[in-house]
Parts: sequence; C-alpha cells; structure tokens
Amino acid sequence: MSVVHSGIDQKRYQVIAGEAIPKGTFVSQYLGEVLTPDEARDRLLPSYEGKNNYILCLAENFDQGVMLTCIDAAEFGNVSRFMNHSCDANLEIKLVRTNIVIPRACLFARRDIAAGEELCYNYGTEYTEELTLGPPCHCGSSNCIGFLPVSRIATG
Ligand SMILES: C[S@@+](CC[C@H](N)C(=O)[O-])C[C@H]1O[C@@H](n2cnc3c(N)ncnc32)[C@H](O)[C@@H]1O
Repeated sequence: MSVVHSGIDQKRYQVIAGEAIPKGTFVSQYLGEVLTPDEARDRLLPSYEGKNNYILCLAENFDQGVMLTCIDAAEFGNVSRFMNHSCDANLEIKLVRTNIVIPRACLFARRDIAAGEELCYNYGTEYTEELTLGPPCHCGSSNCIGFLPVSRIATG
C-alpha cells in the first residue's frame, strides 16, 4: 500500500493498493486514540466544516443499549487514516473483538481489488448511528450520492 496525493484538493491524500487483494482479505485496522463519545464530539464540533476528519464513530446495538466506539487517528494512526470515502467502496469495516471489550475496526476487501486501485470504504457503515449528509463527496463513482455520510455524533 502507498499513500499518494489524490490530485483533488478536498480529498488530499489517498491510499493505493500495491498488489492484487482477493475479496475477504483483511487489509488494515483503523488505529488511533479511543475516545468517549463526549470527547469525540468535543473534538469534532469546533473543526468539522471543511477540514479532514480522522474520527471514526461506530455504533453497535446490544440488548442493554447502544455501544459507541470512537477512534481518532489525527495524531496516532496508521495508513488507514488516509483511506477516503467512496460511494462504491472496495473495502468494508467490520468490528472485531479479540479478548477485550473495545472492538477493533478492521477493513476487509469487499470484492477482488486490482493493484493500483484506490483503497476506500463507505464512511456510512452498517455501524453508523443516525446518518446525516456532510461535505460534498468527490469519490467520482457513478452511484455517488453527492455528500459524505456523517454520523449524528459529528454534527451534534
Ligand atoms: C480519514 S480522512 C481521509 C484521508 C484524507 N484524504 C487525507 O488527506 O488525510 C477523511 C477526510 O478526507 C476527506 N475525504 C475523504 N473522502 C472524501 C471524498 N470522497 N470526497 C471528499 N473528501 C473526502 C474529507 O475531508 C474527510 O473528512
């Protein structure tokens, strides 16, 4: 995988597959600081408009209620912090638990991916709580909805 400039100001950097990746392959984990929902909201609200946002908030529904996992990759992260949103994504996020209650946000190939393709996932995942429309989307796919999906937590 390599991080390169996308050539589109709003998207800035993007991640390119260095080799072919078969469907179902684990590609990366979205690493960063684990925040409480209040901390995520405090970091997001003042700076949301027009800036790159590295906070991923994922919701899981349990009998006891909703568990929100918020991960901020702005200061501490890995290559997955540079992965952009696409309305026709080739990756998908799955929450995976390995011995601790806090889940890992893992990115898997949702189809066969060729070397040289941009690696991207849909920011409006199955775990996104109350989706709203964010800034304009520049994914360029034919089914683009025109806006980045944003979790309600990011907009208050
Ligand atoms: C996790 S970062 C992705 C990496 C980012 N492109 C960079 O250069 O650091 C998420 C931010 O990238 C930008 N972005 C990602 N996908 C985009 C898209 N499809 N259209 C426009 N901007 C996008 C938005 O600013 C978003 O808040």
